[in-house]
Amino acid sequence: MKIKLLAIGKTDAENLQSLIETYQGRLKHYIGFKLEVIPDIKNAKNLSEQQQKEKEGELILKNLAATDQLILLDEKGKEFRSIEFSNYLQKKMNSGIKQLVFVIGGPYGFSDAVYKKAQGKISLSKMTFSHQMIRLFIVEQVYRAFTILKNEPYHHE
Ligand SMILES: C[S@@+](CC[C@H](N)C(=O)[O-])C[C@H]1O[C@@H](n2cnc3c(N)ncnc32)[C@H](O)[C@@H]1O
Repeated sequence: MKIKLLAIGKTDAENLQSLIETYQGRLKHYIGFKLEVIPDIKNAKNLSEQQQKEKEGELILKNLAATDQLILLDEKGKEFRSIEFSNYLQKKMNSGIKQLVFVIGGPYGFSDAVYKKAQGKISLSKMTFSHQMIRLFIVEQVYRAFTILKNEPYHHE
């Protein structure tokens, strides 16, 4: 199984970007992982929140292959402890999925079409974070999950 992290809009936060790259580099030892960034919507200022969500949603759905499993990162999703998340990833790998796609929404979240298409929703906390921070948090949690699965001394309960 491969994992793709799909995000909207490039990050201008260099510190975050550098940390994201650190974990991406570490993840290479465990799984095929890529971060794909959908460019910001042009003229977003002239669009309503709803229109922007819909446009972003179209781009997200266009980016998916028929066999991808789509999981949204969403404050209202299911919360896991890190060990539970590592078991969740192991089950996904066992089930023969070709690619698991985690998606991070734009400033207003996801359109209804994206919610309809998704096979699951995961929350990293009940609090709302910026889409840029969530990139770092999910990459670190995926890395943590693999160190748990390999019994490596990174995670401590
Ligand atoms: C600024 S938030 C959007 C918040 C918006 N209120 C919503 O309804 O989704 C941008 C994106 O970051 C991600 N995000 C923010 N906080 C999160 C959390 N606690 N757990 C998982 N994803 C989160 C989600 O993908 C969200 O669409």
